[in-house]
Amino acid sequence: MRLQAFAKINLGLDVLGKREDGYHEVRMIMQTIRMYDQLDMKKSEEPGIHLTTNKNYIPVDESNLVYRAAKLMMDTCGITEGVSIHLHKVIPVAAGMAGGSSDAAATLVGMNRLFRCGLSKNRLMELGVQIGADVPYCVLRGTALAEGIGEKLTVLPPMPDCWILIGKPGISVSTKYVYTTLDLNTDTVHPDIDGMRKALEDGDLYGITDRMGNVLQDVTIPAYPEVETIKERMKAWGAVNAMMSGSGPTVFGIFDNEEKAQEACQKLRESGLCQQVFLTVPFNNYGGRTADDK
Ligand SMILES: C[C@@](CO)(OP(=O)(O)O)[C@H](O)COP(=O)(O)OP(=O)(O)OC[C@H]1O[C@@H](n2ccc(N)nc2=O)[C@H](O)[C@@H]1O
Ligand SMILES: Nc1ncnc2c1ncn2[C@@H]1O[C@H](COP(=O)(O)OP(=O)(O)O)[C@@H](O)[C@H]1O
Repeated sequence: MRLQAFAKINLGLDVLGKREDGYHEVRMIMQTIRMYDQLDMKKSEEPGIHLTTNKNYIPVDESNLVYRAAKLMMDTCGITEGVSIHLHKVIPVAAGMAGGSSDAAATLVGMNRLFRCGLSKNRLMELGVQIGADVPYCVLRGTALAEGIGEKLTVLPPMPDCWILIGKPGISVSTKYVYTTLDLNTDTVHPDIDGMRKALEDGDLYGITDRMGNVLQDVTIPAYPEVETIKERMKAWGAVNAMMSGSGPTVFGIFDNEEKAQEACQKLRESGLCQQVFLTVPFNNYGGRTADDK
């Protein structure tokens, strides 16, 4: 069984406050993009979880979110047979693109199908939050408002057609570090999440791009000024707007014209500012349903 685990960007990311358990209350507009890791999954003769990947720096033990998701499904559904999973990574790692969370979400969906567990999508999303705050959204996919710690989801109308330039500088950022360093104060500029939601409902691309904002930039950009440089370059090369995704350091630029996006992609590659550069488009759900829905 082959599964695609798509990356996400945060079109808007607001943090409202800190909870007693250390997690933060967020309001985010999430968007899946057509960039994905691939998982090949099959039952194995030997019991247990057998994980391999194409990248030697990705762990294959219980610290891999794929392993944890497979184990959670085995425990929840009483699966006693073994499973072999090969993870082909494409999504940049520790990049703010939910690569690991999406791999975990795909594993939940895949295990459910392979072992005929019969769990609903909502149940998989409930299980997913035990692995990470973004996992339920990665099961849902498409355009969504994420609240709570990211697990309370509202499906939104699909993002209007556009091109998305992705640039990941050669640094990795820990999500935990960014949240724990965040200092919410009177200078914090909170993005207009409700206005962005309205713009999505109106199918108004510029209404969306005008409202792009991410409070986590306040931590990541001072630590890694190259993030700001990449944003400025993308805008100078024709992006309608550009911003950091999640906790960073990946920057995405939104383009309303394919030719301009291709040219900017070329220039970004030549600039040497980024280790990884991709040009992609939104992956949209329609009425909250995707090809994977039961
Ligand atoms: C910032 C975001 C934006 O979409 O994405 P990434 O940059 O990771 O892609 C998410 O909120 C990341 O979600 P996720 O990466 O699933 O978080 P988890 O693994 O559950 O948590 C990692 C750490 O981040 C902090 N954390 C996470 C989510 C949240 N709402 N509040 C937090 O304070 C906690 O310190 C936690 O220990
Ligand atoms: N399947 C996975 N893919 C990538 N990283 C993983 C995976 N499972 C666990 N990790 C670990 O999680 C950390 C963050 O991974 P990732 O999900 O790529 O971050 P982000 O959510 O910021 O994009 C990495 O340092 C990596 O070692």
